[in-house]
Parts: sequence; C-alpha cells; structure tokens
Amino acid sequence: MQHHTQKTLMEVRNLKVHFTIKPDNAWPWQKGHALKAVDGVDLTIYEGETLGVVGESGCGKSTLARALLRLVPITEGNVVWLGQDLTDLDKKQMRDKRQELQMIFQDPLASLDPRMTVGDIIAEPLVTFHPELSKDEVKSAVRQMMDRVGLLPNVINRYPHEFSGGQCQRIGIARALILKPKLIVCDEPVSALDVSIQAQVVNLLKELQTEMNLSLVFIAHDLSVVKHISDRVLVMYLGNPVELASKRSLYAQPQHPYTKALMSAVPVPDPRIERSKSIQLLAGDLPSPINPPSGCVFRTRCPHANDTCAAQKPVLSAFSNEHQVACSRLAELS
Ligand SMILES: Nc1ncnc2c1ncn2[C@@H]1O[C@H](COP(=O)(O)OP(=O)(O)OP(=O)(O)O)[C@@H](O)[C@H]1O
Repeated sequence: MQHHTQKTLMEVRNLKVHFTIKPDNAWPWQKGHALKAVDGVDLTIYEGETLGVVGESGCGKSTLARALLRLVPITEGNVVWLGQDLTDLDKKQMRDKRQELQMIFQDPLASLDPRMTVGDIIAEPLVTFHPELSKDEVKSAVRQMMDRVGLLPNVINRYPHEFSGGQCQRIGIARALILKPKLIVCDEPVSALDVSIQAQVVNLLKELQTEMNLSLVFIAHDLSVVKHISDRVLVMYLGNPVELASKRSLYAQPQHPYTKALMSAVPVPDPRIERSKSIQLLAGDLPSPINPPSGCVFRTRCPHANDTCAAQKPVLSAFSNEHQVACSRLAELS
C-alpha cells in the first residue's frame, strides 16, 4: 500500500475523550456518567496524505479533530506527533506546536474575528510566531497567501462580514497556511457552504496540499464529500472507528454494515430512492453516547447483529492490507 513508504506524522493510540455531564444538564439517571464522545481511536497519519473522517452528526468527529490538536482534554490514550507525545506537553509547548498543526473550522464567519481586517486575520499567526519579521515582510507573505487561495489584493482591508461563506473559508485557509504547517485538521470545512461552492473549496485544499506537501484530516458527514479529496477514509460511529481503508477499497467494497448504509445515503439523482434506501438500511435512532450499547456500539441498528455482537466489542482488524474493519461477523458476511 502506498503509504507504507511515507513518513509517519501522527500516531493516535487508543484515544478517548469522555465529557463529564454537569449535574444541571443531566437527567437523574445520567448523573455521574461520562459522555463517551471518542472511545478508543487508533490511527496513523502519513506525510502528504488526506485522511477523510466520516460519520453522522454526534459520532464524535469534531471531538476527535479537536483532540488531535489538544483543543479538548484527552481522557485516555496518546497523540504522538513526529515522535513526541502531545499529551505530555504544557500549554506553552503545545502553543508552539500550533506552527505545525492547524485547524480549519466549519463555520467560516464565526471562526474569524469580526473586528479584524482580512489582512490582519491572515497575518496574526505569522506575527505571533515571528515577531522578528518587518511589516513589509509580513505584508508580502499575506499578499502571497491571499493570491494563493484566490482572494484579490484589494480586499486586504475589508472585514469578514463583507464576504460570502466561500470567501470566508478562503480567509480561514490562508490563515491556517501562513505558517506552512505540516498538518491541517479541517472540521467540516464545506458543510456550511452552498453546494456550488463546496467543490471549489475542496479543490483549493487539494491543490494546496499537493503544492505544500500538506497532510489533511478532512471531516465530513457524508461519504460523497470526502471521496474526491481523500487517500484513506475512516468511518466513525458513536465515538468508535468502524472501518478504515484506502479510498479505492472503501468505495469499491465497503465491508461494515454501517458504511454500507452510509453509502446508500450518498445523494442520488432521485431523492425518493435515497430516502427509502437509507431508512431501510439504518433503522432506529442513534443511541446516546452516555449509555452506548454493550459490545459493538452499532449492533442496535445492525441487520446482522447476534449475541456475539452484544458480548464483544470489535476492534479494527485487517480485511486486506489496505482495509480494516471492526465487525465480529465480518468473516460470515463478506
Ligand atoms: N464540550 C462538550 N461537553 C459535553 N459533551 C460534548 C462536548 N462536545 C461534544 N459533546 C458531545 O460529544 C458527542 C460528539 O460530538 P461531536 O461534536 O464530536 O460530534 P460530531 O460527529 O462532530 O457531530 P456534528 O457533525 O454534529 O458536529 C455529542 O454527543 C456531543 O453532544
């Protein structure tokens, strides 16, 4: 598989993020329980690759994204960045790492400071980490980056509210790239944008990735959005990884019943077909991460679940050398 020859940037080991529920926000039976937003993720991120992360709302994608940059407290496990465990670092050391690890957010306007001009927003990380640079040097770096992401030079003194969602996301991308990071975690960067704009932003990220040898973690709630940009895709369900594979293998032969259901929900020209198919395949509601099902967390919605699934929690295991699946019944079903 292609990535075996690539350098490892990040190694995520048994990562768990559990939130404590504040007594005021909880029903009596929930008190003292943890909300298991991410419950045991193992993952390697290679240099220059794009890893898509997909799952429905609430499955823990955003929490996983934030945990990779330690923007949420990590309950258990490790995030090793270029051989160094980020969970060992103090605040100052972690802040310094932000030069190499950046994030792009879902709501482009909300993530930009409304009182700052575009030029200042993009310059800020550079000014913070490189106080030695002259004003002219900063300005020229900002102009270059603006050009690179498709913003015209004459907008440099404007404010975020004057821009469309797509342009705001370009500003966010320029800001994330100005320090030439190695990894960018993109948390649903196009979900809030018009469908007609989504492809432009995805294509821009892909171009920049190739040009700068960036690695991207690209989060989305449906498989069609990550298909174009990803080298590998991780499918999450209720805080757990259910399938991790090369793009080719995942889309050609999805193995996990949840992934198969997601595939069927990928928009098709006739909306009536899409709806009836996804309902048929994914019956029932998403269980609560406060009280997840025992064993396999997907079993309550899985058409193939049996007693083993209730008793044993499956872990990602090799289906082929480029494809891992967490399903106890894989051998019988595939
Ligand atoms: N700070 C927090 N405190 C308590 N619970 C949280 C917190 N952040 C997230 N959660 C909960 O963790 C679970 C996972 O949330 P997360 O936002 O990671 O999911 P997601 O897959 O990104 O969903 P979405 O697509 O809606 O953003 C949810 O049940 C959510 O309510």
